[in-house]
Amino acid sequence: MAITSGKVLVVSDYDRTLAHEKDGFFVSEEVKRRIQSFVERNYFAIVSGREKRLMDIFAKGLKPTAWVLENGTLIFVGDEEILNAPRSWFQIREEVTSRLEKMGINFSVGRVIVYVNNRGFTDQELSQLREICDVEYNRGDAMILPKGINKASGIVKLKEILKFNGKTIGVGDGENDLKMMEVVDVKVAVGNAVPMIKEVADLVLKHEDGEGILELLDLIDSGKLTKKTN
Ligand SMILES: O=C(O)COP(=O)(O)O
Repeated sequence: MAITSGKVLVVSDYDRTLAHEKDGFFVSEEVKRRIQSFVERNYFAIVSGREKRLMDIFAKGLKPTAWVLENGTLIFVGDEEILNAPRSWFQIREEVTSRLEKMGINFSVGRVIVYVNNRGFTDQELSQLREICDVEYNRGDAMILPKGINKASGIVKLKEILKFNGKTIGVGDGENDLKMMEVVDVKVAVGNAVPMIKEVADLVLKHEDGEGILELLDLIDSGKLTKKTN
């Protein structure tokens, strides 16, 4: 199936997909320009575990169609900010942070989710946490989320907000992009993606990080993006 007709929605991960670690996770000016020209004819959303305050620094000036941040829990479209989590989460989060404190685990709190960086959990810690929340990994860092909320539910919510029924193309590199791949029509892995993402992908890009995004947008614009149809 060639993706040729109608507007498409690209949902792209940020770290190690749009932006490279070697650039300190800043998006290149070339990638910014390419996305800005793409959104004149299509939709492009950045779907990341990161917080908006950090995106405002690392992707300064970039104006995608939407941001789906904190791993799907907060959506920004224009000036509108939409919480994609139940209000009851904030009370549950108090219990999450108190359990983390008792476990002696360092954490930081975003607007909605809780981050635990560079530290694995024991099976016992994980099962205690999973009684009340979801835990997702991204290359050794963990994100603590309201149950059932992740990049997939963020994308489903975004499509409702945009009233978008066309083809969705997902591109990513890491473990927390796996759920996102369940709700897109075409799954794309950047060249530097972890094996689990490459395994489910319809297309593995030749290039890594931002260069991979340039490659993908060129394929879409030239009508050459094809999906495995076995
Ligand atoms: O660093 C993070 O919080 C994760 O970011 P990512 O989802 O864009 O890979």
